[in-house]
Amino acid sequence: MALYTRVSGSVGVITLQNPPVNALSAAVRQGIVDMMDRALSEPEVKSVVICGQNGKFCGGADIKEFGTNMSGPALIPLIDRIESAAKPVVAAIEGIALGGGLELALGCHYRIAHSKAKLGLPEVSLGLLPGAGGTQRLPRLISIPAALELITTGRHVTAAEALQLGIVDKVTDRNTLDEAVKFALSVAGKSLDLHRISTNPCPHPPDVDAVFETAMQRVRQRARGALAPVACVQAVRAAATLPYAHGMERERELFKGLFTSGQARALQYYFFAQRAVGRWSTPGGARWDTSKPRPVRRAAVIGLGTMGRGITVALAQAGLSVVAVETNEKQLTEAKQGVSDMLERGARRRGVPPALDKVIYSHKIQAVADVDLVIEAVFEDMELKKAIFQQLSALCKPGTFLCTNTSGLDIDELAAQTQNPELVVGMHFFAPAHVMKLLEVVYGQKSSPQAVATAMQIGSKIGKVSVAVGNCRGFVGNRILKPYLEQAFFLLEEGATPELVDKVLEEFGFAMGVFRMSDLSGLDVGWRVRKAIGLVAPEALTGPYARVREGHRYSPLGDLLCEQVRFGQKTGRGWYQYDKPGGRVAKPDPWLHRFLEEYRAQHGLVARRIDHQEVLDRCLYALINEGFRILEDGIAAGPEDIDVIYVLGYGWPQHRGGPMFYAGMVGLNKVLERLEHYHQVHPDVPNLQPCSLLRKLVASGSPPINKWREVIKKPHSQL
Ligand SMILES: CC/C=C\CC(=O)SCCNC(=O)CCNC(=O)[C@H](O)C(C)(C)COP(=O)(O)OP(=O)(O)OC[C@H]1O[C@@H](n2cnc3c(N)ncnc32)[C@H](O)[C@@H]1OP(=O)(O)O
Repeated sequence: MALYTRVSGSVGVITLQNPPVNALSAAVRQGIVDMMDRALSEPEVKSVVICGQNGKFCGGADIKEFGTNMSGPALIPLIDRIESAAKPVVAAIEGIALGGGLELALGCHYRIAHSKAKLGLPEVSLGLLPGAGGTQRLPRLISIPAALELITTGRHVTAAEALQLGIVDKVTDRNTLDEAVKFALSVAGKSLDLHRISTNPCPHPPDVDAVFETAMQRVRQRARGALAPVACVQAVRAAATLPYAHGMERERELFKGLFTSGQARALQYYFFAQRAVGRWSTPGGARWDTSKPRPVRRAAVIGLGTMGRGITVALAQAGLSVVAVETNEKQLTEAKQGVSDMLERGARRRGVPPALDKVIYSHKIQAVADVDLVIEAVFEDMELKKAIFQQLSALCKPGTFLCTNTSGLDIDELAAQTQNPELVVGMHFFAPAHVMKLLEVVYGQKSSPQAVATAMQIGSKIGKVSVAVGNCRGFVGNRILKPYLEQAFFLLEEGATPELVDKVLEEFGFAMGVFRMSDLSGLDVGWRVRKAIGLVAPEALTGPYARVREGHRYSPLGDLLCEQVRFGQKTGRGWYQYDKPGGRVAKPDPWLHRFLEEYRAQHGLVARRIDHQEVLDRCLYALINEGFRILEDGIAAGPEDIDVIYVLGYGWPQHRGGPMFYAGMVGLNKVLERLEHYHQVHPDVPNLQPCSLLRKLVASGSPPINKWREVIKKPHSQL
């Protein structure tokens, strides 16, 4: 909807009304058309202002309308109508002008923004391009290189940067509407010729071809198979080379191709999934809307290794006071320097003073006595963690929440060490903890709704996307990772190389293949966990049991590499070789290829040719199958939780929505059929046995992903 009022006698004000972000729904578009007609037809009205209600100009097209039978007036002629109006039209931008919202503002003759407003064309992150003239008007207004950067990244800019770039004409700290009305009065009757952006030529840099070539190379490198960034470059190129009307045709053609693509569906699903995870619930009945968090003013971090330092920085940057505890004096000295450096670097980047005074360091655990919440981030060793939880329970003031950053140990076992297990939750950060957006909040059997709600709230306060998950080995992310890694190892045993497996996964869109990722994070991490749970054989076994654990197939390849101190990048050798310890560039290692050949010979394995499809099927379907088990076990409340965790924490390509969404796209029938096939070929790999939820979903007619929860909740199998 849009509201029309007349102010100061001669200014028609059109207010977009569609909470929460004034998205351009059919009703809003119709409202703009009607109210523009009215303003233009009233002789007393000399100029027009367009604004949005509740301090938000416009969040763009209504994403919920995509994929439906879109009705109502189209956006492009609506914006053209505004631009061609004979009376000046001023956009009064408060809060946000994003996507179609900014394109609407670009159709206006002038733009006034509040100093706190954010502007941008983020369509690329929804698998689209700015398809309402944005790719044609923005380069004409701010130059090709600047428009290319904004459109291909989807970055939001501040009002100050928008002014500098020339997107807005004025920035104000005062009431934006009042300022826009004043401005509208001052420009009434003046020529609009220079202010109709589409009629202006597109300024060319001298090296225009090189600019586009570089932009195309950059997006192809970054996009990892995503279509939208490439189409964005092509559309801006049309602005540079074609007259406006033809440029618009090209924009429309490229937009159409994207709009119906699977990638756009995946990215739009992912947009809503990121928001859905905030509406968490637990099998015990705790919910986001009924569980009240407790305020946390002071927090403590125990253990200042890499994770503890990152967590300290994340908390301090969000304005929380942090007591940072490290009992090892040398480590404490290094941590002080490390944390201060990170805080200073972050502050420089954000243009704010560093939050150095937010952190107090101590080598005594007693320093945590007065805090509201503790995050333990010591070494992944259950006995050590148990001892710390016993101490914390005795030391902390009543009601202090006790959290652990374990990446997979049993939360209930830790809670059992304390007098108040209801105060214990997991807060599983991902490295580097001050950068990575994901936080798994792990509730145990006894965690109170308030403890979960508080950890979730801290997560959003420090800028994380927090996902509430149940307690099991590895929680969601690392539990799903295990069968994926396992398949990759089995593929090596059967004839593949790390290079082949990584190439296939990187072509699929993963930021890094499984072996390069393993080299980066360190092979020793998993080795230590496997040793702790008794999977690593005491000495190199050669007999039939070398590749069997608890009756199932097991690959000791990772353990054997660790025995050779091949821990990955840190030792300069792992699945690949590096020029030095700490080196970053992975090179194929002839030693490893020989080692694999000898290993196969030793175990009577005959290498075979493995094609790309098999690599993809086995790695991804094993992972997806575990995802269905997680849903079945109630460890994740819905597929969105798994997808958000996997995209944000494990490099799953966003344009494929996440593993569960991908399963739906491929077709649940097909996933089931392939798993059945591979399980038949590898009966000693239980992870390949299709889980009963997958069978149940297929038996229920493979409903769309937004209906899965209904099937999960049904108590009786439909088989
Ligand atoms: C011809 C085609 C022309 C144009 C194409 C487009 O315009 S595509 C749309 C481009 N716009 C965007 O990509 C903006 C997307 N929204 C955001 O980035 C954020 O929501 C925003 C606006 C910065 C606000 O962030 P905030 O953190 O304050 O709130 P939150 O994200 O939780 O959103 C609140 C609820 O609003 C819903 N919502 C937001 N934007 C849209 C939208 N464009 N259409 C429909 N709904 C939108 C969002 O889903 C939240 O609702 P919820 O029920 O909680 O999921």
